[in-house]
Amino acid sequence: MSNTSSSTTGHILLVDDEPAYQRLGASFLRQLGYRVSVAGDVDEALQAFENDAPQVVLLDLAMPPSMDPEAGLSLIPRFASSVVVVLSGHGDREFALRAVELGVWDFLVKPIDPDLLRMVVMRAMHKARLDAQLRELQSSRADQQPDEMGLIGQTASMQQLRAMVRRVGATSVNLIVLGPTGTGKELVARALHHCSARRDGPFGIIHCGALSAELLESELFGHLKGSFTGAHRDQPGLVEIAHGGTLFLDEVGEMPPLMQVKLLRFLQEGTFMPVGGRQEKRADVRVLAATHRDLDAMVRDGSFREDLYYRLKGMVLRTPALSDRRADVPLLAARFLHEVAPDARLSADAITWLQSRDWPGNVRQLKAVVESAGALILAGSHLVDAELLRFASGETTELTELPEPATDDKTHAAAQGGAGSLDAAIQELETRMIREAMEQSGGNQSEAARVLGISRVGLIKKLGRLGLK
Ligand SMILES: Nc1ncnc2c1ncn2[C@@H]1O[C@H](COP(=O)(O)OP(=O)(O)OP(=O)(O)O)[C@@H](O)[C@H]1O
Repeated sequence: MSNTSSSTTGHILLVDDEPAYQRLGASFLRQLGYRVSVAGDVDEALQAFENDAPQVVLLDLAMPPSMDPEAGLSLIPRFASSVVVVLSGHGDREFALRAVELGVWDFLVKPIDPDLLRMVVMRAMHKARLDAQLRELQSSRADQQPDEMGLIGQTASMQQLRAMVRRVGATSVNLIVLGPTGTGKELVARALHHCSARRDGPFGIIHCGALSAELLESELFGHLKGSFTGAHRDQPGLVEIAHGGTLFLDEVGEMPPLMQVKLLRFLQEGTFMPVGGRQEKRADVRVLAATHRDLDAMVRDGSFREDLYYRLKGMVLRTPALSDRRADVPLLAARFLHEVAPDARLSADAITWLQSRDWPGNVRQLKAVVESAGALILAGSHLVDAELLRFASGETTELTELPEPATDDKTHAAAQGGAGSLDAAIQELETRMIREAMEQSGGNQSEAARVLGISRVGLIKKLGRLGLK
């Protein structure tokens, strides 16, 4: 099981099943001043990673019970927010190459030379710190950039989604948004409305899963006075209210079969009959729908009408699970925190912790945790750290350390001091990170650019702009 000792130089997770190696390796690393957690199998490794948010992971790929290196390989993407160094034996070339493809940073071949271990770990820690600074820099900048669509995210999947929203938003096709719960399907529907020629018209929304068939019909198509007990006056439905605009049917997969027929008719003819009415009415509405359910499977098992599915599905947009776009987590978290606590920021260990989670409730869950942590910041403090997040998420029920006020932090000072000082702080952080990367790479610009995650041309431009040539 994981056990730790304290230090300030960084946290290492050592994943290896050999007890002797665990003992020796951990004690050697602790002597160097690192905090060390030890895990002997996949479950322990995942648990320790979640608990301790290590900056560096030393990972032996062969692990019990199967001792199959595939098990170790499968862990690598889960450790994406840390710097991973693989401990391999001779003859593991194929696995080593696959590990590189999955994003590991370096290798050590067993038996491991202690001097080499010391050097590799030192460099890995350095890289982890640079990565953390870069993430902080990105998230602090993102705080300042409002997005007209409200869809936060810079990963390829989000950029594609935004491009699709712009493109299909302008058309009048009906559309289904598919994706797991909390991934922003409603937000996408609003963005589609915002990008359309109907943007000045109304945006109506109805949650199909929350209402009985009768109520849903009355909500959608309206009712006439006296049509049922309690119908004291004529009431227009959402299709009428949304005339000239967009109607969003959330959780359309939950729509009862009877209502599916009526909705299909409206989509085909543009006409509908209010409950208790005798005269058909007409409304011009663009219909968008969303569901987290597998509509294809529902069509196959007969619980969702095929003809309605194809009517709704002029096009399909998919919102990705947050675990498939972990790189966006710092940006999202920074923005959510900014909304509740404009002066606060996330510490590096907070960002690592946030990125190591799976977020089954996706962005909604991330938002709730960050907002709770933001609300828990003590007066006089401006820092949200991993411990506060653990507490806010319910993972721990006690706060052993209260968040420290961020006294010497320039980014934080900038957050308090307005746009001018923010630029100065960003410039200082950029200068520091670039200097460190150049030092680390021995002056090699391509290598430094790679470490910083920017292009070589971009680095050269920055060197010129910051007077670092
Ligand atoms: N890309 C994003 N950028 C900013 N906020 C987001 C993003 N995705 C989701 N959110 C936020 O997460 C919360 C849930 O989003 P939303 O209701 O749109 O998800 P959903 O997929 O429709 O969920 P459900 O399937 O449960 O109806 C909202 O507060 C929304 O603002």
